[in-house]
Amino acid sequence: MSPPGLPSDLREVAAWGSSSDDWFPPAEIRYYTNAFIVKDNRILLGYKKRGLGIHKYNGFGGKVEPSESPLDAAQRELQEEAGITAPLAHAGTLLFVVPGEKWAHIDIFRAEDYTGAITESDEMRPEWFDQDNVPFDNMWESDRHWLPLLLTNQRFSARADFVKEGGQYVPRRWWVGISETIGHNLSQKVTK
Ligand SMILES: CNc1ncnc2c1ncn2[C@@H]1O[C@H](COP(=O)(O)OP(=O)(O)OP(=O)(O)O)[C@@H](O)[C@H]1O
Repeated sequence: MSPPGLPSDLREVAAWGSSSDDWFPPAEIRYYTNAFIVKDNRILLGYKKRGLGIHKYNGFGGKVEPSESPLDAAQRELQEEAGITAPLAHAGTLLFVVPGEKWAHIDIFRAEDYTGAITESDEMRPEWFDQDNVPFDNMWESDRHWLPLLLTNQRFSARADFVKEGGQYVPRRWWVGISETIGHNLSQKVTK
């Protein structure tokens, strides 16, 4: 069964964490984006130089600003952090939950092409990886459970609960499901 916060009509494809360990309780939601370019059997990642997820590889993204849609924000962040534009399509959603923090609702996008010259920014150093050599050991621990779905173009919805210990995020529980019906409301503006 889908965990709280995810659509109920999902089929489980990966789950981890104690079943006696309840999902962390609800909190206010903050919206983020994350965008990946998948081209010629390679994936474009960025090495994060500052902020949340520093020193990890990830897609390009950040907070959705007031009056932006998630797609607007994803396009803006891809341009700001990697210097490119791309025909982004919604790939899935990740709820990142940490007790004592707002829930991060991350809309995840993919594109198979881009325009512009890939450029390093203050925040990210872009780097291509072969699809069968993704640096999962240097990414968020839950990425390895949903990124393969992004690579094979299956829409997913996931939840990952972490705790913050000594300044580090430590995974506690995650769940990943797939659905045909995810993400149909992306042009809606975020109002706060
Ligand atoms: C398990 N947890 C997670 N798994 C995978 N990806 C995660 C994540 N938790 C956050 N992310 C991504 O990390 C970036 C943070 O963005 P972040 O630097 O805070 O935003 P933004 O660029 O707006 O920051 P500034 O305020 O300008 O510094 C953003 O892409 C967001 O999608």
